[in-house]
Amino acid sequence: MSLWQIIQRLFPYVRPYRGLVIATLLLTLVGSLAAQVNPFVLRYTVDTVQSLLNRNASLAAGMPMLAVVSALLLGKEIVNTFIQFGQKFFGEKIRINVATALHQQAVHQVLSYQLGFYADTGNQTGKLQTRIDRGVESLMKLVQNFFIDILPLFANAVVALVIMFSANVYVGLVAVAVLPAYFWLSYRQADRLNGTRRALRGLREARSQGLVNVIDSAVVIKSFVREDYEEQKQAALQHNLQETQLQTRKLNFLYDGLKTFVEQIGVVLIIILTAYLVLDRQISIGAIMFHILLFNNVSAPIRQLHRIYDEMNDALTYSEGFFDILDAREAQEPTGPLQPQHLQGTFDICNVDFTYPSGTQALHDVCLTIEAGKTTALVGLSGAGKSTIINLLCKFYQPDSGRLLLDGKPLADYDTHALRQQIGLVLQKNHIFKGTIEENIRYGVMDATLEQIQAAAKQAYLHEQIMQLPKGYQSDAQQLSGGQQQRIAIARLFLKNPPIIFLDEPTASLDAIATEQIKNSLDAIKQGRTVVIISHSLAQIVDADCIYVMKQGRMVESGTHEQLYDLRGTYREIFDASARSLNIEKLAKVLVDDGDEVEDTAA
Ligand SMILES: Nc1ncnc2c1ncn2[C@@H]1O[C@H](COP(=O)(O)OP(=O)(O)OP(=O)(O)O)[C@@H](O)[C@H]1O
Repeated sequence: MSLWQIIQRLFPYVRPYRGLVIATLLLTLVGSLAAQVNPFVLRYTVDTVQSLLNRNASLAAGMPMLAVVSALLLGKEIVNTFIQFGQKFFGEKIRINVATALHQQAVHQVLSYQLGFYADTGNQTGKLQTRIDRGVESLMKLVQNFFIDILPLFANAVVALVIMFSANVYVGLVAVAVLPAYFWLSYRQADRLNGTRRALRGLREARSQGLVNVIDSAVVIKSFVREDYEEQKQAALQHNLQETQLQTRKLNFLYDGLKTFVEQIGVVLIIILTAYLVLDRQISIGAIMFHILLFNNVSAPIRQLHRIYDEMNDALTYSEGFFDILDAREAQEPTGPLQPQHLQGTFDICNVDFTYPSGTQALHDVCLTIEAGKTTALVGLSGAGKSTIINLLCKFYQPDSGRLLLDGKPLADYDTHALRQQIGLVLQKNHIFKGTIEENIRYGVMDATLEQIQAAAKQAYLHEQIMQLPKGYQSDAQQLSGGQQQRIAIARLFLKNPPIIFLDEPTASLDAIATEQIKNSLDAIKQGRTVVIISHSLAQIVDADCIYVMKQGRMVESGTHEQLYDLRGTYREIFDASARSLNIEKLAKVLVDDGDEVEDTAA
């Protein structure tokens, strides 16, 4: 991405603040004129003092001159204070507002993308966040540099040069003659340091990330007694950082020294030339200081040039990744025109093939029908493709080929958001947002009353436990146990109350009592709704109206529990293995013995 392209991309974000931009430009102009006051005042002072001395005037004769000079310098400083404040404040205001707009635009875009976008290697959580943060940060450095550094400094330099030339062409030429060497040194400095700031930042991040990992993994580290190993890893990171830091400092000191040397040569040349011109009676003695101060204004921005150049390079590097996020139009979630009002909830899936963006083909020629108002169970070993079917039904992904119909109409034709309003999804591991229990349940219906939230929590058998917490519904939801968090997700489902429900291992992290309670609760909510349930627990699936059995991405059997059991195929294999893993025989014997004992006692 070129600088011009970046400016074009930033333009729409800066446009709303054009008033501020104009004000900043005006202040910059006034500021660059004010910056030249000192040379004029100094020349006037030296020349006046000189003429007073020549005339042998008394000290009192110099007083009016001192009053004028003091008033001028004081007045200039007062004006300068306001100008600098305005320039910095307006510049920052533009920067902060543009940064907010860019960030918000990135969030908006990212939220509108399909799940496949997040799975892309370049977009995984941490990387995406870094790309957005770095992109905005480097673009803002560019805006900040422009309004706070580049513009004022270069305006000063140009005005100072113009004044030098108009005062004396030869002195102006000497000032300009030194500049190429100065520019060249700055360019070399920036070139040799190119990317080191970036490398330094990367190393600093790696170091802090390493520390975060150590803290997060403290239990594992200690249990495996790997403290020394972790310490060495940190030491290696620290060593790399140290080396790069020292190298950077060394280069900076070297080039800064060389630039100061060249600058001083410029000053010396100007002193020699102006002294000669004074002796030749071409200019006044005050012009020596006048030109030296002006030359200082010319060289000041070049001193900053390597930093500006480096930051500009950063913007060129990072803005590309950032604008790629804003431009990933192909990742936008597809939607259709159909606004579902009263969904029956019959899904017809015909000859569906599906491949994840990573290249894994998860479904091969899958066909199944999910009947409205009934419970359909999906069974299969891990990785068989059960969750993938739910992903397709929620329109999180689109199939490669085949037909997906809902109530006889292509799923693709439905408005994606409106469709999802009608679907309740409970996963094996549900996300709990940072916030209170009340806020987390309210996610189901944002304007629900506390009474409705409590009713949902009661249905999810969570209310009693919440009430025992010191802060009740205001407790931090992320502090809850896995099983309690699962029930928050189920409470959200009760609150949302959708006609279609997808349950992907809904009781996986619950204890036996909670599993039974939730099963009863889910049995109640299932009535009259279309339910698809995935579960490795037999209890959850045996009473499903229809069970589909999947194996390695293919649908291999379907029917009721009894039909599939008698078929002696994959379902039977899974069923028998589950029964063995539960040690059903022994459990059954215990239950029978227990039953006998009860009967004996009763007898
Ligand atoms: N987001 C993803 N990106 C790439 N491949 C995926 C993704 N999710 C699942 N897969 C792959 O697709 C295949 C089917 O996975 P799926 O999650 O549908 O299986 P499952 O039957 O639900 O398994 P489990 O019972 O373990 O949840 C697996 O090979 C899996 O590795």
